[in-house]
Amino acid sequence: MWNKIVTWWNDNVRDRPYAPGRQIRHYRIRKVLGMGSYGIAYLAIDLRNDAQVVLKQVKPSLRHSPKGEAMQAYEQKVLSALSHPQIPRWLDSFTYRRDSFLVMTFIEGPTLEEALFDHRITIDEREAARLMKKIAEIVAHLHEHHLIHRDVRIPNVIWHQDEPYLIDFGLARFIGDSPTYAADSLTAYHSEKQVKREVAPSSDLFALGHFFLFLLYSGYTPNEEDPERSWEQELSLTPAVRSMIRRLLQADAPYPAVEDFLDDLEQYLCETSQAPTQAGM
Ligand SMILES: Nc1ncnc2c1ncn2[C@@H]1O[C@H](COP(=O)(O)OP(=O)(O)OP(=O)(O)O)[C@@H](O)[C@H]1O
Repeated sequence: MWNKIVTWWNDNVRDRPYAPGRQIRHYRIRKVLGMGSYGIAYLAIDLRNDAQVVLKQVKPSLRHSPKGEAMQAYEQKVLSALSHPQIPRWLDSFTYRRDSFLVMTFIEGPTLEEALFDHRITIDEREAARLMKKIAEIVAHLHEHHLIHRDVRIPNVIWHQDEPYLIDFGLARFIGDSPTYAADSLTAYHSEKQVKREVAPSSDLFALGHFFLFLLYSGYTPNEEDPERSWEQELSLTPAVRSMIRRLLQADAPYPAVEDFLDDLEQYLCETSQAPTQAGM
């Protein structure tokens, strides 16, 4: 019972977001974008230049806990180490009335999850490979900086003017750094999650395999009467794409690095270059 009361109190009172219109320093809140694992994300306007920015506030219930400011500080370390046009830029960090805030650039557009499930776009195999190449190039940039994202998923990619933008670096970690909190040690995860959470290129490659499948399933219509089958049975894929996904998912010899996956994508795109298609996003 006590736990239920604490959860209710945190959700309804302590972690209630700031209301739209509220000014925090020189930022005016426009709306809540979402509640993440450690924080509350807002779309805000920087009143000095009218730019749209994202403000991330540590949830008050997590103040001074290992999942609060420490995670935010790590996200700042990650974002400020990166400079890439398809990754949010760290702009500012400050404390306002005991609340810690991180400010980053706002990227406009639907996430790939919204594009696929709400806007119901369908993507054919070649288009999926073209998108995967753009996304894998961003991941390759991270790996060059010894950074593993660990959360490459369709809700964390925003699509804007035919380019993907990778967001949500809350779980990203530099190779060799220790966990920011104890529950994030690998042994805390069940086996598939361990593959995804390992601080090694293999975890992002594994996530890219699932990502590829999500794109390919956009064109799949299930037959209600058929029993569920494996992705290899349900999707009609060329041998080249099937082989890439099997390697990403570690069913066959795993790719040593993202560059090796990019080489295969490039070769596939070259060989199928006769019939370019558009995703219509
Ligand atoms: N730089 C950004 N530009 C545009 N939207 C963003 C940006 N950063 C986050 N968002 C949006 O804000 C929402 C909340 O993001 P946030 O990163 O706080 O947490 P989350 O993805 O919901 O969860 P978690 O941190 O637990 O993975 C998401 O819907 C995301 O799409």
